[in-house]
Amino acid sequence: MRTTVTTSSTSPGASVPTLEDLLEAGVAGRGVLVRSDLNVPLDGDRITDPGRIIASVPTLKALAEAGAKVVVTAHLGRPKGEPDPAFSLAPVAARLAEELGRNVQLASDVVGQDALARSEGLTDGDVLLLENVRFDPRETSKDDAEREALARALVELVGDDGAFVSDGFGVVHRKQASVYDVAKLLPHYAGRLVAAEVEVLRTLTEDPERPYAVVLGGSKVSDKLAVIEALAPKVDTLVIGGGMFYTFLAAQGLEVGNSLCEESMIDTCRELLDRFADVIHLPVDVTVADAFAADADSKVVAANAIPEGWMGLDIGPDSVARFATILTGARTVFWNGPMGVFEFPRFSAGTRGVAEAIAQATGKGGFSVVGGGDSAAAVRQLGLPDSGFSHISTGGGASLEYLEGKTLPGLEVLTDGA
Ligand SMILES: Nc1ncnc2c1ncn2[C@@H]1O[C@H](COP(=O)(O)OP(=O)(O)O)[C@@H](O)[C@H]1O
Ligand SMILES: O=C(OP(=O)(O)O)[C@H](O)COP(=O)(O)O
Repeated sequence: MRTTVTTSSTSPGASVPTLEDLLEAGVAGRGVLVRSDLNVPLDGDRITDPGRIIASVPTLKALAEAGAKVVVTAHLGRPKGEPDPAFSLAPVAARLAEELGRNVQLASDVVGQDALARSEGLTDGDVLLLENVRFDPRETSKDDAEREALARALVELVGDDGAFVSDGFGVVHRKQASVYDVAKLLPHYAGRLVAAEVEVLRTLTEDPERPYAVVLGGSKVSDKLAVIEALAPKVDTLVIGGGMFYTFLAAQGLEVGNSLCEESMIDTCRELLDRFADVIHLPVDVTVADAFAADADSKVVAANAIPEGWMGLDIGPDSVARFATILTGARTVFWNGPMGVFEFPRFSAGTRGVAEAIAQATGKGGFSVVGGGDSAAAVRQLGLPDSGFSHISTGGGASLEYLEGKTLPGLEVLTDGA
């Protein structure tokens, strides 16, 4: 069942083979490499939100039940291209086993001796999770040959008649070995999660009902600032909070104290403020802290009066009120990135306020999507009902780049036939 998957919001739909095609062809006894996004938030080795693991289950379960020898590759966080126990997928393997209701082996390496030996020992319906693929520096290398070498090693684990299923929606914007290069070497298919996510985002790009508001926050500042230029002309309102905000403050020559700030993007932010003054809405007040800690001293200050030595960890109440007015009146909302460090209750009010305003817009018949590992986690952690949003996406950066109109490498590579 080839499906028309729109690989970017500006290119026409392309025919992409899906998991259903692979299942129809039969996978019993066949090695299938699956790229999942299992990048869940952790507190030590406790998973604080298993959303991405749960979202990966339908594809993995279908393959295992159909008798495939399933080899899963995934990343966790941003380790420095070498093994680091703090970024081990061990807690994820245990949780995945629970969710799948079947044993999940964890290889202690990515494509090394243990991965090879375990993959050779797989029987029909077995699931093997490889250790964090970003422990191998070739995964994120800019050098095509290096990435291809890792891809070849991954392919070896599923044998000559293997197949590749791309199901890590949160990483399809990354041109990385396990996302992009492997698809060039194996018959490839879009997994159930990828197909479903793209379908929802497509509806957001096709003549969204106005007013259309995008809310940006979070901490991946340089990644997401790059998206604003392309997104701003497409929307009526761009609300900016979270860690994204302070580079905009610095661009206005204001004090940011110890807040997150991307020095190299200050000029870009200044230009964005000049060009899109009528679209961009920034916080007017912030909650600052004297340390990055749950029990830090904190106070609300005007955004233009951050004391030296303090850091902004949330947007303030006046900002929430202003943003809520804008958002409750919107007919289409996309939100990526928490408004503050919601993991610390004292700095979660901004994220809660914005989430509640979006939920109100949804309740009035608006269409809303929240995207991103931490944003989705925030919605659940703050006890907000899933029903407040039309769709909760597993991908933040991936969704944003899709909405921006970029061609996503991990989707594009699936279109050239299996
Ligand atoms: N003002 C801030 N300073 C530092 N970190 C922040 C700030 N606001 C939000 N964050 C952090 O941003 C993280 C999420 O960012 P990001 O990965 O960009 O979002 P998502 O996973 O939803 O795409 C959260 O862990 C949150 O604590
Ligand atoms: O967490 C993720 O993206 P998101 O924070 O944009 O939702 C994905 O797992 C991608 O991770 P990356 O941004 O380190 O490539």
